[in-house]
Amino acid sequence: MDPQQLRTDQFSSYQDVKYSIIFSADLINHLIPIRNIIIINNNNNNNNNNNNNNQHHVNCDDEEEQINKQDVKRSEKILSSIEVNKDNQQNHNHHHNHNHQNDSSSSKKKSNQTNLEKYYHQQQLNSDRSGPPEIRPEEITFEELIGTGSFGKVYKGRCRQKSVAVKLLHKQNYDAATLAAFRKEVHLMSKIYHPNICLFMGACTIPGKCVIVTELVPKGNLETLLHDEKIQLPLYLRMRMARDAALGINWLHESNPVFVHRDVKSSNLLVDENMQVKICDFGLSALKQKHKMLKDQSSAKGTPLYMAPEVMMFKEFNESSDVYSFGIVLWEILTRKEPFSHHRELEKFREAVCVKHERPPIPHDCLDLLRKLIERCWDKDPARRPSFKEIISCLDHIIVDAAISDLRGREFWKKCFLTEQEVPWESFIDALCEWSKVPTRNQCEKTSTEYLNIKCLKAILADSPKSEGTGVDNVVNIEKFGKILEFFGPMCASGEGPSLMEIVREILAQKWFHGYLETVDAASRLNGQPVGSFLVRFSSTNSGCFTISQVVNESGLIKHQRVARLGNKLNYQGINYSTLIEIVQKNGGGNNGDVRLDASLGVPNYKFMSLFCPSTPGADTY
Ligand SMILES: Nc1ncnc2c1ncn2[C@@H]1O[C@H](COP(=O)(O)OP(=O)(O)OP(=O)(O)O)[C@@H](O)[C@H]1O
Repeated sequence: MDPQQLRTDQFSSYQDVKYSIIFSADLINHLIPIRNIIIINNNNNNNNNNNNNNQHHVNCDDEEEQINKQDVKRSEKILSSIEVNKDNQQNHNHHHNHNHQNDSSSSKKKSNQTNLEKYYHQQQLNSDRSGPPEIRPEEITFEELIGTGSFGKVYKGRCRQKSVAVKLLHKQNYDAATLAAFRKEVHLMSKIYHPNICLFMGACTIPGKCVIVTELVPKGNLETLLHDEKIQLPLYLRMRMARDAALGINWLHESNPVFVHRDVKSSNLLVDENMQVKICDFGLSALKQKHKMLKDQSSAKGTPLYMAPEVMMFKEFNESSDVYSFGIVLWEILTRKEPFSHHRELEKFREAVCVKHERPPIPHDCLDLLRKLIERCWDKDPARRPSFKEIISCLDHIIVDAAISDLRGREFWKKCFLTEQEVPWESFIDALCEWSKVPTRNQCEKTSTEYLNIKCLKAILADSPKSEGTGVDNVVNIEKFGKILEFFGPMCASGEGPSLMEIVREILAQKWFHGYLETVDAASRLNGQPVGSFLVRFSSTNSGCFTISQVVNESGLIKHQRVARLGNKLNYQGINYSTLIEIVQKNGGGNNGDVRLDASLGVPNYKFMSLFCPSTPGADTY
C-alpha cells in the first residue's frame, strides 16, 4: 500500500494521535494501528536480538519472552495440537466426496470436541499452577457495546451470573504468533492484583473465540467523564482520581519483573461507582528486569498523544516513559481539555514534542505543586522525571491543597492527616485542639466554654461515616473541612487570633443561623412568619458565601439575598463587613419603611440552640 495513502486517507485527523498504535521505524511518518504488525515485527525482533547479544538494552518482546517462556510453551503445545488437528480435518474433508461429508463432519466435531476437552483440562491444570482461568465461550453472554479501541470492542456481558466486561478482539483469524501475543497479554493480566487495576477474571484463549473477561467498571473511562461538561468533578476529586491511577501504575513499576504499561492515557483509566480509578488495557505492556532499559527495534507502541519522546524516537526507554504519559494525563485531568488538540499530522506532532519540546499550556491559576509535578513528569530527560512513588507523595500534598484553600487549614491537615481523606471525629478534634493549643475534650470540664466550642464545631463539621461497621460514629471529611474554613476562616494558629472552634460557637449561638439549608427548606421554615422574619444559611451554590432568606411583604414573599465573600470580608448590599453578626447588627432596627434585619425577627434554629441550652423545646424538630 502506498504509504502516502496511509497518511492522507486514513490518518489525517486528531483521532489518529489519540488511539493506541504500533508504528514501524521505516514507516515512522505513518500510523499503522494494526495489531498484527507488532507480531510480525516481534518475530523479526527475536531474530535481530539473537544476533545482537551485546546490547545494553533489551528488546521489549524478548525480555517478556524469557520471563514467560515456560508458561507460554505449555499452552502453545496444547493450542498447536488443536490447530494441527483442525488442519488435518480440513485436508481430510477436502479429499472426501459429498456422500461422506456428514460422516466426516461428525467425526471432525468429535475429534475437536475431545481436543477442546483436553485443552480446557490442560488450561485448568495451568490455572491451578498460576495461569489465567480459562472461560468457555458458551459461559459468556454479550449485552451492550460499552467501548471500542484499536485492538477490540468491549461489551457489557454476563459470565457465571456476574455482570462483567468482555473484550472481544477485532481480528479473530489469528496466526500462531498473534495468538501467542494474545496469550501473553492474558498471562500478564493474570499476574496483577491491585484495587487500582481493573480486575482480570479470566479469558477464552481458543483461536477464533479470544476474549478477555474483566470486572465491569460502571462509570466507563475517565476521558469521557473529563470531557463531559455536565459532570461536576471538583479539582479535589480529580486529584484523588489521579492518585488512584498513580497507585495502580506504581504497583506495576514496583513489581518484579517490572511492568511498563506503555499505554497510559485517560481512556485506559476506568472509573467505578465510588469514583475510584482503575487502570486497564495491558495490550501493549512490557516486562523488564529492574534497572534494564527497553528498546523498540522496529515498532513503537503506544498512543502518540501520550507517547514519551524517547519512545517516539526509537531510543532506549524504561518505566519513566509511563511517567511522561501520566504527565499528559495529569494535564488533561487538570484542564478537562484535549491535549495537543491543534495537532493533526503525526510527523509535525512528533517534531513538536521531540525536537521543539512542545507541551500543553498549564493554566496560570494552577496550584503551584501541581504545576511543578506536571512539568517534572513530562521532562524531556527521562532521568529527571519523578518515580511514581514520588508522584504519589506529591499528589498527597496536592489533594490537600485542592480540598483546602485556607493556608493554616492546609498546614494543619498535612501535619496531622496527610494521606487521609476522612478521619474519625475524635482523632480530628484532639489534633485540632493540640494544634490550636487549647484544651482537648478530655482536658476540659463538660460545662466549660471550651467544651461548648468543641460541641459546636462537631455539630457543623462531623458526619456519619459512609460505610457501616467501621466502629466509628462520626468522621471529618477533608473536603467538608475545607468548605467550613471557607465559611468561617481564615483559620488562626495559636496566638494569631480566635480558634476555629470559638468562631463557630459565636455564629451558632445566633438563633437566626441555620448552616446547611436548601432554598426550599428555608422557605418552609419562613412560611407563615411575620414580615421581616429572616434566617442566614450557607450559600448552596457559592462556597464561602452566605444567603439571607427573608419574608419581605404581607403576602409572605420570600427573598434570598447573597452575602458575598471578598477575601476576608463579607459583602452585603455593596458594603463590606467583618462578620455575619456585624451585618445583622448594622442592618437591624426599623427605619424608613425598609425591611431590616431585626435580630428579634430571626427565625430560631432549634438544633443549634439546643447546644447552648440542652432543654430547648423543639430541639429535635430539625
Ligand atoms: N472493564 C471495563 N469496564 C467498563 N468499561 C470498559 C472496561 N474495559 C474497557 N472499557 C471501555 O472500553 C474502552 C476500550 O477498551 P480498551 O482500552 O481495553 O480497548 P483497546 O482496543 O485496547 O483500546 P486502545 O486503542 O485505547 O488501546 C475503554 O476506554 C472503556 O471505555
